[in-house]
Amino acid sequence: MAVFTPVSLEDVSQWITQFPLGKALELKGISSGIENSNFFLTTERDGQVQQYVLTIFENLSFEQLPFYLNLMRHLAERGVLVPAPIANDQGELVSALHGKPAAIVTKLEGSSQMAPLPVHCAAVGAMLANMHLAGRDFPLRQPNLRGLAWWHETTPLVLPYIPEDKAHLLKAEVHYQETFAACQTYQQLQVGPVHADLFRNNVMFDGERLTGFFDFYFAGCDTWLFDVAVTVNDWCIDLGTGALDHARVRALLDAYHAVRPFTEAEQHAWQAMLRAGALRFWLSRLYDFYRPREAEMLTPHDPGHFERILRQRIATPAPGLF
Ligand SMILES: Nc1ncnc2c1ncn2[C@@H]1O[C@H](COP(=O)(O)OP(=O)(O)OP(=O)(O)O)[C@@H](O)[C@H]1O
Ligand SMILES: N[C@@H](CCO)C(=O)O
Repeated sequence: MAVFTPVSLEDVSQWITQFPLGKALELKGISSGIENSNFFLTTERDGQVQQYVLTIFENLSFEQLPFYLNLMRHLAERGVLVPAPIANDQGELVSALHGKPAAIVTKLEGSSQMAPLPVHCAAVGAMLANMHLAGRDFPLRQPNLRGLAWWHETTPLVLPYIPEDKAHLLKAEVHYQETFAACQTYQQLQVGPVHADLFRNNVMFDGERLTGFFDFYFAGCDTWLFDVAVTVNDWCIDLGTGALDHARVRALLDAYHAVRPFTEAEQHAWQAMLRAGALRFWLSRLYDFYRPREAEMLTPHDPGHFERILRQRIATPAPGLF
């Protein structure tokens, strides 16, 4: 159950008067999710019933949230299918509820596609490219807070907990990625706002129609290729082994390339970036597993899954970008 901050319909009825949404009819806690308290909120205005998602942020601060919420608004205004945040009568997208930052966003139709076919991967690839292009003129800057600097400072915190062979792989890979990030090819990669966590459970589908990307709370400015790598490492693999399914990889990459053509530098950086995408989640899962923060992690994700993916990416070259 992922409602850490209980909220009643009565609380919300009062709070919602600052938004142009009419009155609150129903509030239902959402059980999935491990970071925040989420609710489906039904409202009625001028006889129109609408559904929204109310999120109370358990870890992010009032200062951090404008980047994510303004990015979602920016993308939504440019036709990218993402939840649109609703501003209150002061024009603010974040507002305190029970002393914590909270926001209301539009509800996406559909449900997660947890067994994707090439057709779903193609839709994700095309929308991801559209999202990168639409983010080019987003004025706010925030680095990917789970990027290289975080890997560097987090690695020593997990090393004492893991056996020698894993520790060796982790240290070697962080070193490899630091060298890679300093190389000329890396410096030529296109950078902009990226989702950085576009897993199967953060995309909605209605049949084969993609209805939206959500959960932007790991977004930041990083290379577009990192976003592609993170996405391929989840959407295009056999979950048991971590091996890439070439039909799904091809579908995702070709659809992306058709909207925003990959560059030569990206082609050269691709194999290393797939490793970076695997390292990022291996490390965050190790960190959450061995150093759980209170009331945050219900069931920690399995770090071994991304260790397998990393070993796969090192051992077996992936299909090229184009
Ligand atoms: N805008 C939205 N439209 C429709 N459903 C949503 C929306 N936002 C969240 N949800 C639903 O709420 C669930 C939990 O949301 P989310 O994944 O963002 O949780 P979280 O705790 O913030 O993050 P995490 O994925 O890291 O556990 C989603 O699986 C989805 O079913
Ligand atoms: N997608 C992350 C969870 C945080 O959103 C993971 O699978 O480790």
